[in-house]
Amino acid sequence: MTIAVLGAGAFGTALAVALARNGDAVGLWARDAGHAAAMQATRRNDRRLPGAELPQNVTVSAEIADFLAASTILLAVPMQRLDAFLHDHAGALDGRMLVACCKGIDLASGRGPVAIIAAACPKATPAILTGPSFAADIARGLPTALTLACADPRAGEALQAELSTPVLRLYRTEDTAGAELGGALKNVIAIAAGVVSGAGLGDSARAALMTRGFAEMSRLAFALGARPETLAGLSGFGDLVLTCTSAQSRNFRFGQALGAGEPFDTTTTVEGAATAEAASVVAGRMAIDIPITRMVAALVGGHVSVPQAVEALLSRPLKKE
Ligand SMILES: NC(=O)C1=CN([C@@H]2O[C@H](COP(=O)(O)OP(=O)(O)OC[C@H]3O[C@@H](n4cnc5c(N)ncnc54)[C@H](O)[C@@H]3O)[C@@H](O)[C@H]2O)C=CC1
Ligand SMILES: O=C(CO)COP(=O)(O)O
Repeated sequence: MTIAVLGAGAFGTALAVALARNGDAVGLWARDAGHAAAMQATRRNDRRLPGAELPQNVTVSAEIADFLAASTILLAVPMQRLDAFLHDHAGALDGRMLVACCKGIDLASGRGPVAIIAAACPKATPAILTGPSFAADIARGLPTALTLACADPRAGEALQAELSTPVLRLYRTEDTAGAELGGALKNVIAIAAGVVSGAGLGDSARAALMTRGFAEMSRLAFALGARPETLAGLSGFGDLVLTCTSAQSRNFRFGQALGAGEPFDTTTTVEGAATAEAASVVAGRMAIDIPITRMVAALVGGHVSVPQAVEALLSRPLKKE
């Protein structure tokens, strides 16, 4: 086995399917033994990615030890679970090529996935795979382009070659901060875009929100060392556009429910919710103004109502663009 995907959610499963179609022997780890057994038997992941067939060269298991021979390991667990997951399995994972496939900022530490990996597994080579891509699209084999960020240029080139397929195009950068911050912060703006949609504020308001959202994403990311071209690329602007304009996005749909005052399934992964709060804390420490993100955090925390949030954003002092 050359590639192991740890985490059998929608994204991990879709990546396993895409890489297996490319001819690689792929291992897919699920934390729940029953779920792993069901996937191995049905050759589908009905729980997280219904409709996608697992190619025969995908091996599913709940035993992490089954995947230790893999040369590349993709980490597709939710952001707020990544730190604990790595600490639980550091013995098996340290020293390996570890590619984060999650988007967000860890609430407890204020760190992104690459720094979380570096702290938990200091001998590993960390990288991140991020960008505009719905799991269902990847699993269907639709054309997709992503950013692969790795500070080590040779490792980055090797990963780009290994993880690209004819329909999954990876663009490479050494700017891990830019790639992970773009992916993390766009989910927060997508929640806000969903609120605009759910509250019936119109497409013009959404365009304004996305543009000002991109401005504050950039402000925070640059202060944390990101490069402008990364923010303007697939992992930043590209994913912002996708997530703010598609009802396939869970962050967008969560925002729509908030905006419309409707309930939302609490078991759904909505990375932007915790990241809004984490980003607000990080930005607050650095005295960086990210008003939309702070308002999303306040809305998610139940500290303001939608009309109050809209009023607060619209009554900010007029300033230069
Ligand atoms: N679904 C999508 O279209 C895309 C998702 N992503 C990112 O992928 C990451 C994972 O999201 P999805 O796969 O969509 O989530 P999901 O909700 O489909 O699945 C989450 C998976 O994580 C597992 N999990 C939960 N807690 C865990 C723990 N403590 N240890 C190990 N595994 C645990 C669950 O069992 C489940 O299989 C997120 O950061 C998301 O932003 C990125 C691009 C596309
Ligand atoms: O990150 C994604 C698309 O690039 C998936 O978005 P959601 O997590 O909002 O569904």
